[in-house]
Amino acid sequence: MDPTAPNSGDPNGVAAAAAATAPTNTTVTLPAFTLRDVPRLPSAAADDGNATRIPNPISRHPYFHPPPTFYISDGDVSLRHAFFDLASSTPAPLVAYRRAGPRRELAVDPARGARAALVTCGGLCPGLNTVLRELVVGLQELYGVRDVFGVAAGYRGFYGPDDDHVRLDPAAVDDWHKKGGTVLKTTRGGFDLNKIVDGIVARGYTQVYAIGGDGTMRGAVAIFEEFKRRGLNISITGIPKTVDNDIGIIDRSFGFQTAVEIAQQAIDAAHVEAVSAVNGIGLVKLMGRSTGHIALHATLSSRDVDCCLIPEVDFYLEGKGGLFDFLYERIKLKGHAVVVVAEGAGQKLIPRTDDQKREQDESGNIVFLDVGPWLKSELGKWWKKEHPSELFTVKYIDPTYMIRAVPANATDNLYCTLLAHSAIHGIMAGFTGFVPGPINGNYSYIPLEDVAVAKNPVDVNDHKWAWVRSVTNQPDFLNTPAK
Ligand SMILES: Nc1ncnc2c1ncn2[C@@H]1O[C@H](COP(=O)(O)OP(=O)(O)OP(=O)(O)O)[C@@H](O)[C@H]1O
Ligand SMILES: O=P(O)(O)OC[C@H]1O[C@](O)(CO)[C@@H](O)[C@@H]1O
Ligand SMILES: [Mg+2]
Repeated sequence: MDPTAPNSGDPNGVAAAAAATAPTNTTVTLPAFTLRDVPRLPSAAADDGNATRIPNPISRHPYFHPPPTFYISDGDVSLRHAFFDLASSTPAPLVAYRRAGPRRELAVDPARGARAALVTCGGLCPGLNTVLRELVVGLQELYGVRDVFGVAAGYRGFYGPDDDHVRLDPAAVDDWHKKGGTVLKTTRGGFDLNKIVDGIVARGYTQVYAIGGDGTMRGAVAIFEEFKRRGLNISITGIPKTVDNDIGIIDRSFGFQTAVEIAQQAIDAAHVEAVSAVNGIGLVKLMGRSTGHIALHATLSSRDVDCCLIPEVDFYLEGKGGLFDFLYERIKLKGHAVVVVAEGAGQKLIPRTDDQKREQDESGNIVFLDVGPWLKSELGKWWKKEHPSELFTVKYIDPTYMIRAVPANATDNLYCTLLAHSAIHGIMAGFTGFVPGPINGNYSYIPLEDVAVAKNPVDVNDHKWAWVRSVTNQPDFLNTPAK
């Protein structure tokens, strides 16, 4: 199914024309939508009448009696886009996803043979341990799955020694939500598809919960495809994690808000340092390999920032309209300035050797040069050259790992819990190859293959970036840089 195929719900733009001219309170029919459904486990998809159907054990809970609205019906969907231009004669195709949540009937028997494997991959992110905790507790206490295992050190743990597979229960994970990092440990690289799937089969896992970023999602797609190729009745879900908030389709990723909150402390410190110096600049580097969401949100929350540099916007240093002239003018105006730079910003400007151009981490991600010290040094050299008789100080703060190594804040903790439970409910419903995540606040099931390729760059044409520009009054860097 092609989610981007034009739909035929309103080919003549009738609804659009009606909306454009209609008085208020007129009913307008939206175009038809496409349901991007998620795959089913073979045992759940059998159409010979033998598909597994088990009453949800939550209905037998001794204390909690689910009201009728508790269960999600087969027809429940959520729309990807929450707002529409009714005046448009070419309305964008609408896409819907299945709503996440518990089903009245399960397609997996949690009490017989269910064996879950949890794994964390990629970089750290606040809330990883909360997701793990809630998966364990939800699997055992909501559904009665007895065999739950943590797989150590990322995907490579699947083909690691027995010690890499640790049995988990609610008592073992009780306080994990209070810890930063991942108790299971994480790694990059080591993605050997056959060895991983062989390891999953050899240990009898029937459900895999892979928590990670875009790379982890691409790995999960490959594992899902291999399960299908081998005809295995094993389900897999990818739980999206990225402190950079660079995963598309979902509203935001867990841990992001916590990271923005911690980043405030660095910006506050940079501001104090800058204000307390003569002609002081506070420079803060924040995470954000290919997207500037952390820098952008930290800038908007702080209001002390004079310039926010993100990977999505090219900038230049010297000449009219450049960064350094702007900072000089700002210092003349206020006596100080604060700059926030995302780690992926300005990479094209930093000179690098051929070896550096080729450098990759174990997962194949390009290794970036450190924009913070480079910017500090270039700024210092420029000031000395252009304004040798004026005092000047740059204080550089790099809180990189501090903002992602902390435990999740309350909002992210709640989010992690809902994500983990959504993942379990989906697996129990017989879904596989899916990602749970909030879309316009509604938890939904999205095909893994869609999430694996969906990026989430900062939209520099939207209101949020315009707001940054109006808060900082920084240059747009559209002039031709001086040679
Ligand atoms: N295209 C791919 N196919 C299969 N596996 C992949 C692919 N890309 C990455 N992986 C594997 O997924 C795991 C995690 O990837 P990566 O280190 O890029 O982190 P990530 O999940 O993107 O998280 P982060 O947001 O921290 O970068 C690694 O084991 C890596 O080998
Ligand atoms: O040093 P590590 O663990 O490879 O992670 C660094 C990367 O991980 C991220 O936090 C998430 O992708 C990036 O912002 C950063 O470039
Ligand atoms: Mg990644």
